[in-house]
Amino acid sequence: MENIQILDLGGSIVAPDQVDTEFIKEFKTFLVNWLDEDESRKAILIIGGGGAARKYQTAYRDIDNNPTDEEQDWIGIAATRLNGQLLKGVFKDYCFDDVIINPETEGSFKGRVMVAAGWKPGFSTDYDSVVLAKRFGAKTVLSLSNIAKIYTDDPKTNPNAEPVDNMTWDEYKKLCGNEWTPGKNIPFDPVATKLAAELGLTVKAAAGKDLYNLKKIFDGKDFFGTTIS
Ligand SMILES: Nc1ncnc2c1ncn2[C@@H]1O[C@H](COP(=O)(O)OP(=O)(O)OP(=O)(O)O)[C@@H](O)[C@H]1O
Ligand SMILES: O=c1ccn([C@@H]2O[C@H](COP(=O)(O)O)[C@@H](O)[C@H]2O)c(=O)[nH]1
Repeated sequence: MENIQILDLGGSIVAPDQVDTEFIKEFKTFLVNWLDEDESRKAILIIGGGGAARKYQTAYRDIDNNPTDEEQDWIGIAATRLNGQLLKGVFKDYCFDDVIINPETEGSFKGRVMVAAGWKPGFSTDYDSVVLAKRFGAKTVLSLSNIAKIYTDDPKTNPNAEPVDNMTWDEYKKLCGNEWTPGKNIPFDPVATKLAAELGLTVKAAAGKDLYNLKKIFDGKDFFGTTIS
């Protein structure tokens, strides 16, 4: 099997409000170094919508008296595609496919990096990551966001939430529920969770900006974060 890392990159780390150019530069250096160490290595970057998705979805809800989930999702998808186009440009020497919109069919992986963005309404880019993992035979998805671990509840709203190092899919399902809501802030979305559990994938969730820790994950070492399996 090819040596492919599936990186589910939260928009919250790449473009939380403004584009985080310093982080993207550091991340590029990190990933290029890893790729250059071994010609068999490849990476798939699936990028979320970040601040733009949330802002534009909120604006739509403020303007429209009868906002639909589907329209909100399409607005979020547009933000992911803008972020995806940026990353494709950043990795242009390694990425020769267009930004992947349909994770089931698009892209022949001509280069060493593939960049994917939002596909269609009903889920987040977490789901697109799981579809790409299935398609390319990867067993693990790295879910990188603005939070270092998954907690027993949202730590931003519940001060008593406790971090968890390891959990089963059944345990995680109790946390995330079944319902999809556009723009939902959650470590891994419920639709992606269902498919990942069915496929028996492992998700390693960690802070996206901690590249020292990310290297440990790439090297299969102990890391700071949460494993769902
Ligand atoms: N049980 C939980 N454990 C950890 N974080 C949680 C939990 N429940 C909700 N959250 C929230 O999920 C957020 C991370 O998900 P979010 O969707 O914002 O990030 P992302 O995937 O990096 O970005 P984006 O969705 O913009 O691409 C955290 O900042 C936290 O507030
Ligand atoms: O395949 C997809 C991907 C995304 N969306 C919508 O976009 C936003 C932003 O994506 P994140 O992965 O959460 O950053 C998401 O909340 C959905 O509303 C989608 O509908 N389909």
